[in-house]
Amino acid sequence: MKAYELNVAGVKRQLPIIAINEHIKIASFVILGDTELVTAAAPVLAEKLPEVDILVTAEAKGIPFVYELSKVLKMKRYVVARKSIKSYMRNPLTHEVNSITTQKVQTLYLDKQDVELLRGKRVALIDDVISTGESIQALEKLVQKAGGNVVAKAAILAEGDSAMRDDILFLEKLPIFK
Ligand SMILES: O=P(O)(O)OC[C@H]1O[C@H](OP(=O)(O)OP(=O)(O)O)[C@H](O)[C@@H]1O
Ligand SMILES: Nc1ncnc2[nH]cnc12
Repeated sequence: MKAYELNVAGVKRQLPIIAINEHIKIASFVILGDTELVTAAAPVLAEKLPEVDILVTAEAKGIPFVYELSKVLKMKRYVVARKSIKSYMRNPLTHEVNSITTQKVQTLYLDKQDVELLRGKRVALIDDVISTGESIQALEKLVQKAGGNVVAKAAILAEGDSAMRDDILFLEKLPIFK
């Protein structure tokens, strides 16, 4: 299997190159379980962030990174938007999302308790990778519905054309393959 060598925050990884449709291949970047990479990347991205009150991510792959980043920033809480509704959620806010790796439209859900944590706050949206930008945009809409003020959008990697955006913070670029 072909691989792409990623160097980020002093950590090297061989990412398998995977076809996601007839035209596009991506270098699969999965930080779930990768304590070394998450621990190395969090303090470097923390340095780039402006002053914020709270961090928000969407499940799933953003979760370990936002956890580590919140520890580096000495924040007691962070917020996770879920991709399915759970019986323990009360009056969730919703917004639809469609990422590069997802075959169908999904919905993001924010529990009412989390909505209250975001109202009137300076929010940084955090993800492992930004590609089409659909996921981070959906998260922004959801946070705005909750009354939060998005002051930063950040990820470990910017994939494809997103690396040319000047409204996101990231550590390294990730190419898309034909
Ligand atoms: O900019 P985009 O094109 O939206 O792609 C980026 C999103 O895709 C991945 O999540 P994915 O949808 O694969 O879900 P997962 O984290 O639940 O695996 C990644 O974690 C980002 O959230
Ligand atoms: N390169 C990548 N690997 C895993 N998930 C992704 N989501 C968007 N780009 C991705």
